[in-house]
Amino acid sequence: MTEPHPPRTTSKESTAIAPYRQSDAETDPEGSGEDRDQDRARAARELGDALRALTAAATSTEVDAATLRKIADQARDLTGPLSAASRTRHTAPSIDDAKPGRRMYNPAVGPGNPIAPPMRVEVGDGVVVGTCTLGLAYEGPHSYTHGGVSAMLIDQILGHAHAALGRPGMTVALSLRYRRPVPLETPLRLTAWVPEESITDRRTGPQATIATQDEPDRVLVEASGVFVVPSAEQASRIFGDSRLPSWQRDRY
Ligand SMILES: CCCCCCCC(=O)SCCNC(=O)CCNC(=O)[C@H](O)C(C)(C)COP(=O)(O)OP(=O)(O)OC[C@H]1O[C@@H](n2cnc3c(N)ncnc32)[C@H](O)[C@@H]1OP(=O)(O)O
Repeated sequence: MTEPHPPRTTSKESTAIAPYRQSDAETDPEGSGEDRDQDRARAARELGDALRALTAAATSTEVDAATLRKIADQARDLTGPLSAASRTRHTAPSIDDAKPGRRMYNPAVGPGNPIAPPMRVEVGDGVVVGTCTLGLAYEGPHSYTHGGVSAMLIDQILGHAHAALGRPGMTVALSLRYRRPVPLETPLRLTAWVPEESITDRRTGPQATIATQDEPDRVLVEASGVFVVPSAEQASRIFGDSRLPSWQRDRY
């Protein structure tokens, strides 16, 4: 693996994949402008926050069995009203449909998804930075992050680095080296970039690191990926013509 530090600058002009501006909605899935579904999006985020807090409490609690069972009963009662109107895997969330690029329920960055930390992503000039703090729900070794959770966050940040150069793509290869354990309850900083020489018409080879925000140069995890923009035929085969919102169909 090459030196795990991002370049200071990256020339996007000479890349083969056409430059495109990653919308605010992609880096801030809640979005900020006028939106016919703004209130529902805010409510989805409130529910995500509440369920994250519940999950954090449920994975750190030491209360007795009777209390656990009482809470389990109450939690089961919450499912019915939510299931009154649901989507399947073949339909995009209506909240996402209302704002191009929004992924409210993405498991890494979606504020409406209780299993998402959620990681906050900012796209800079040649470097993409993700920030989050992981609680006990993400524990692998005691007091440290599960390796699969690190891989998920890495996959996401690599995907943003790829998308910042052109069209969103899919991961076809992912390689990680876990150099040091990633601490829980500690602000983290993920950094991703795309080396110029790894860029072709459809493919990039982005790299990323995880560090703490206090020690951004002390690499805990380093990774590289290969991202491919599916051809129109591949996108149609994978997603089907009617399953994607129009903004997403148009970009593959
Ligand atoms: C902003 C949003 C961020 C989101 C980040 C999250 C990203 C994800 O998690 S995506 C989900 C996980 N990934 C997947 O499910 C993808 C599954 N794979 C597939 O469906 C297919 O591999 C697919 C359609 C992407 C590509 O089709 P496939 O037939 O494999 O590739 P093909 O079209 O022949 O080749 C495409 C290019 O990729 C290259 N390639 C394919 N596999 C690899 C690999 N393992 N390593 C290196 N290069 C590869 C090929 O060499 C080719 O390069 P080039 O065009 O330069 O010759």
